[in-house]
Order: sequence, then structure tokens, then C-alpha cells
Amino acid sequence: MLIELRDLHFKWPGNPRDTLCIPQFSLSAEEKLFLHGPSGSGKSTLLALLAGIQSPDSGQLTVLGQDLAKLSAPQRDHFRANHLGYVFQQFNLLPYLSVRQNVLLGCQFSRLRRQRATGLAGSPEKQALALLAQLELGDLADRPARALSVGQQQRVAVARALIGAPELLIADEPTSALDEARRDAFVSLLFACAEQQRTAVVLVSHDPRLAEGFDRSLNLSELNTASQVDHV
Ligand SMILES: Nc1ncnc2c1ncn2[C@@H]1O[C@H](COP(=O)(O)OP(=O)(O)OP(=O)(O)O)[C@@H](O)[C@H]1O
Repeated sequence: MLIELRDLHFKWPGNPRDTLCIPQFSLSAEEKLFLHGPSGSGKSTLLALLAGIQSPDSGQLTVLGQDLAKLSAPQRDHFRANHLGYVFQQFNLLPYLSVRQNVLLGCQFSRLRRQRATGLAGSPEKQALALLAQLELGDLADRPARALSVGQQQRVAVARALIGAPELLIADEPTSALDEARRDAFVSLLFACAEQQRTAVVLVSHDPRLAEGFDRSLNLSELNTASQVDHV
């Protein structure tokens, strides 16, 4: 299993109640999981825990057999850099760096990922260009990121998350700024790249139409026994 989670409890500081109580959850290597659920059901919180950005108050969370609670904060940062790619809702590119430099940032803090990129393509630079070509951005490698459209920037964020073949890609609402045709194309390109390098995908979205093509679709409010949904 890539991720194993058991009896997990998590409460944000200042919140009176648990945000997450999850009896059991697991994710297989290379699995593609579509995670949905009402606003406030804890999707982003769960992603932060899976990424080791937050730590559970109790329970067990192992990623690649490593109990994240046993790592210090710097060790968790290193673990994340080695094994995880992240695509945020706002894709957090550095606007004045070129597209290619933004992609290379994905393996800057991980020797392991630079080695894997070299194994796959000859060098990190070459893998950056190969990913950009695969994501239909080959002509834009030397443009500053700020000169790209929203859809193009989102694909650059995917290339940055996937460089060096991390075991897991986490994407939080990556398609919220795209129209329907672009959403579908984005997900197919993301899948093609992830499958090629055997990266598992956990993607959060409100849009149930995206669920097609995933191995599994999971409503977090059915899993989370603490579910306290914001009724808006
Ligand atoms: N940094 C934080 N500090 C305190 N409480 C937080 C923090 N982030 C989220 N919460 C609370 O945790 C609960 C779950 O929020 P979370 O963002 O994980 O839900 P979500 O399912 O991702 O929602 P949405 O679909 O609206 O993005 C909410 O009640 C929210 O107010």
C-alpha cells in the first residue's frame, strides 16, 4: 500500500471539534482516486495530512511504509520533497522564472528525484522538456511563467509536480479555473504523464463530471465520521 491510515483524528487549533475522524483509509500504488464531498468536509485538511504538512492528533498514517509521526518536521519536508508532487488551486509558479525553471523547482530539494529524472530522461533538464512536450507546452519552455494562460500554467504545475517520478501526486481543485473542454483535456494529460511514470494520483474536486477515468471515487463525508459540513 502507498498510504495506510487507521483511527485518525485531527482537530484544527481553536476548533471545538475534530475536523477529521477516519477509521480506515488506504491507497494502492499507482491508484487514481477522485476525492469529493461537501464544502467543509475536510478534503484539503486530509490532503495536508497525507502530505505531512499537518500531523494527526492520534491514529496512524503511513506513506510508503513510513509512519509520518515518527519523522521530525525537517525529515517530513525531505520525505515530501522525495515522494510527493503537489498541484494547488493557485498553481504557485514563480512568475519571473521561465517555464522550464519552474518545472525544475520540483526536484530542486530532492537528490532522489533528480536521480530518477536522470534515469528516465538523461537529466532533470531533459525530463522537464519531455514533460512539457507531453503536456503540449514544448514551445513555451523559455517563456516566463507569467506570460502563460491559466490553463497553460496549470499544466506547468503538473510538470513540476511530476518531475523525478514521485510516488504520489496530490491535486487540490486543479481544474476550478478551466472550462469543461479544458478540464477533460487537462485530466487526460495529467493521467497520461502519471501513468507513464507510475505515479498515484489523489485529486480533489467539487465537479463530479471529472470522476470518470479514475480507479475510485470517494465521498469524504461518508468516510469522515466527524463530518461537520458548512451549510452555505
Ligand atoms: N488553517 C485552518 N485553521 C483552522 N481551521 C481550518 C483551517 N483549514 C480548514 N479549517 C477548518 O476545517 C474544516 C474543513 O476544511 P477543509 O478546507 O479541509 O474542507 P474542504 O472539504 O476542503 O472544503 P472546500 O471544499 O470548501 O475547500 C472547516 O470547518 C474549516 O473551517
